[in-house]
Amino acid sequence: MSQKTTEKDYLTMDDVVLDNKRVLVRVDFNSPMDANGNIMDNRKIKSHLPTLRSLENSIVVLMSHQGRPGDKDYTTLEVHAKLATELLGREVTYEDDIFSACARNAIKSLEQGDILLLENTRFYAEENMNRAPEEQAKTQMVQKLYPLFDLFINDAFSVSHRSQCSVVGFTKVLPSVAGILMDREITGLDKGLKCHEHPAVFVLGGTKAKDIVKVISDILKRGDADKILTTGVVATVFMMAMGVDAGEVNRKFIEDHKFLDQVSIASKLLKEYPDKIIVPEDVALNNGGKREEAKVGEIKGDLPIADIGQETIADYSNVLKEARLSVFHGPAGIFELDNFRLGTEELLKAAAQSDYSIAGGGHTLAVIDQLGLESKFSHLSMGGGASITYLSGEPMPGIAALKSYASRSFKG
Ligand SMILES: Nc1ncnc2c1ncn2[C@@H]1O[C@H](COP(=O)(O)OP(=O)(O)O)[C@@H](O)[C@H]1O
Ligand SMILES: O=C(OP(=O)(O)O)[C@H](O)COP(=O)(O)O
Repeated sequence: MSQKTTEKDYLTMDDVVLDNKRVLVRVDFNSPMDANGNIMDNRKIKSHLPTLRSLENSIVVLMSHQGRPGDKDYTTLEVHAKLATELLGREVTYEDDIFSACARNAIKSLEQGDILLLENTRFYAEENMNRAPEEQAKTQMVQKLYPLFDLFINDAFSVSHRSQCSVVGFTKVLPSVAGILMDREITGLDKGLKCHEHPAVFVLGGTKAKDIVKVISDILKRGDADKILTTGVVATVFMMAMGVDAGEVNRKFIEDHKFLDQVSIASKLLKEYPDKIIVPEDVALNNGGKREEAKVGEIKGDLPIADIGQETIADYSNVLKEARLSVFHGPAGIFELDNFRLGTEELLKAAAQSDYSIAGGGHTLAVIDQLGLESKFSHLSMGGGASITYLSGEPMPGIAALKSYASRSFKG
């Protein structure tokens, strides 16, 4: 049923017949939840609407995870089905199981135009193991479900850095294509990565210092970046790597978050790429909620770093003004507090001005939304961890599995 229509090395929804087909779609509805089990941000669900709208003449079953086992937001998808119904304007029914006889009967009874959301895929233990597609294809989840479908669509870019059952397993046993969101993510990120526009400036901050240090190393090894502007907790790690006394409270923060081992890695990177990695000259300290500017090297009073300082904001903005390509990932400070959102706001405004601008990460997208800058960016990625992984050049199992299906089908 596959008919390749583009030069892409994976198939898209344009390459297959969808009408009246029984289609299994992996979406990522994983959303922030409040203590009462309400979805706090509908962005994740909204992001799949183009794909769902294109499937109005198909018989559609959706799979998604929510949270991780043991976490507070590890919960049922019942409310997700209700919200999807509201956002889509068509009923999305919910089945409180994944592949039981009951769930399979519900799938079998669906008619053209119906959409059914199965239960949280991570309620099934084997979903939580990262294994090769061949192994995942043998699981009960895949074996019980795949005979009920004609096609598998992976629209969940943001979880495609995981080799989980519902992400890679079905690609071994069903024709498999990328959904509209998945295709947009790959195309949008590739345009940035492969455009070779220079200067290419990366602004990397937020709290995931370990992941970001690895990304910095990978990006610099590949020679893709002219400047890496460090902000947020990532900047604190690089300051410590330069031998700066960041104060006990900030050192403890890095230790508590298990980032101390990143300091020596950051130190090596600074030696290897002294002109490319830029570390703030000044920071804003949180003095009882008030913003207190301090030069790096003169951090006194043992106050927590909560933003980059004003000189750094000005310097980084100037670098960004010259950039042809900008990639922004992770807030520059604790933007949730009014006094410490200046760095994030100003750098986002500057980054949005470059010829091609990419931003990713849940918190980052929330600030962009608050600032009304959404239309100014060339590409906004729904994936936090996934977009970092993609930008670092690490293989993404979910995408590799689609490519593998495509290459098998072209040969066949
Ligand atoms: N210097 C800092 N100290 C502590 N937290 C910070 C600092 N800078 C940024 N943050 C926090 O980083 C969080 C977001 O980081 P992260 O999850 O990595 O971003 P994203 O969701 O965009 O990937 C925000 O809650 C913000 O308050
Ligand atoms: O929200 C997600 O990732 P993100 O917080 O990195 O953007 C995805 O749903 C992946 O979730 P996971 O990191 O629990 O596998």
